[in-house]
Amino acid sequence: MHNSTGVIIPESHANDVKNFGFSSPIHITSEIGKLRSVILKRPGREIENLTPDTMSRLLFDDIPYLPIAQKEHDYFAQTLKDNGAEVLYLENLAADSLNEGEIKNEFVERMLQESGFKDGLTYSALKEYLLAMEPLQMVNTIMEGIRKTDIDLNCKDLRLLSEDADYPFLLDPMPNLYFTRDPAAAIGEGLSINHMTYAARRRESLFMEYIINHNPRFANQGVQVWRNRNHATRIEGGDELVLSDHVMAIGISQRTSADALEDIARNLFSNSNYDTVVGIKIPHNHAMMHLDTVFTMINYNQFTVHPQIMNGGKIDMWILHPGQDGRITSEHRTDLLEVLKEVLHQSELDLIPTGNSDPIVAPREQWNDGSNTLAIAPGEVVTYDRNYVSNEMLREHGILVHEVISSELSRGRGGPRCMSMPIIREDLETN
Ligand SMILES: NC(=O)NCCC[C@H](N)C(=O)O
Repeated sequence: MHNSTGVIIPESHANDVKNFGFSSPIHITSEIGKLRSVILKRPGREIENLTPDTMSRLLFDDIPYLPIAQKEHDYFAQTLKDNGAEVLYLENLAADSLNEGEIKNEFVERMLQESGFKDGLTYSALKEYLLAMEPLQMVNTIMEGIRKTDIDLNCKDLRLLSEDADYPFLLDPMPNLYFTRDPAAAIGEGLSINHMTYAARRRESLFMEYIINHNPRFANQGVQVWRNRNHATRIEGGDELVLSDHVMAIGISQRTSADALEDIARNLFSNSNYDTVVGIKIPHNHAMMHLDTVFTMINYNQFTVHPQIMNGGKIDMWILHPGQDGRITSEHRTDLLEVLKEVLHQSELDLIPTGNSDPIVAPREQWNDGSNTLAIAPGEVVTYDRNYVSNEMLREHGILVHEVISSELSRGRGGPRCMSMPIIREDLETN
């Protein structure tokens, strides 16, 4: 067997996986336990395939300068490694899942179908083009996007003749892949593989489905899928916060619907340790598209909060618990502080406002993901350096802050939490 770099791994060692002492390759019982293993995606040529015409549909507000974005991302990865986390790359994990011909073939067929091709000349040409590649090159090519000029096209294909002749891509690039948080989310010893809201991101979670089912590190290891991607209702990982080993917070947002929230709560209540889901409604707009853009947990009793969601101290929230006969009970509440104290059994809570609640600084720093902190241990976070007012606030509240460089990465509207998918964290002492 080969890994993505072509190195031969003896078959007997293929399952000799590094779970950091846990029985499952996925182990996430909090937002803040010491980070041991995390999945990232280094921004690649998919970023350079953004144009002014496509960037808004592809959910970008500007086009990052790739060499600098890569330098910043490497700095982020190094910060995580220097602090004891193993960094795995999505593209390598996906490539290592597609070594078998049959699986690779099935993956390509599904990816092409989800990209709008089924049968026909273009479908066949794309399939042949991709299957001739080694898995890693194939994965990178799909992520970067395929132009009409990349393959020999028979222009008699009716499908292409009826399309916009000037549009350069057959397969759109996936520039949001570096936000690994969203297509899937680890919860306990399982994960949700998400049906995402916008077409621009919907294919992303197919990589995770193949990784969980076919990468030797995860396949046949008993990883639970709490909710798969075959749904009409939508959920994204930026809205899924694991507050403890039995409490989740889930945003009801531009990207996550109340239906999907109820659906995953039902599965968690029936099949896992989770008995509480707090649904938190946030404004539905691009700047605050997920709960983690306005609210993150950074210590046992400390959170970052964007002041604009506080709405005079009132937020619509619903506390869900398992009810009788598989039903769910739901209680409407509006006091965030009280709800968090109650579900986390804390007597005091510290909500740290982004930008020190200043009416100019707070929205500016939130826009650049000043609320989107990644906890790497209780009271220890990674943040963007550009949000210096919020960072200072965190330090004043006793948090250890590791700043990472951020001029280009932030143009995608996501910060350190969005750019990471933790798969193993140590348990908390009080869990
Ligand atoms: N968890 C997050 O908030 N992720 C950031 C995603 C940004 C991306 N451009 C998007 O709009 O989906």
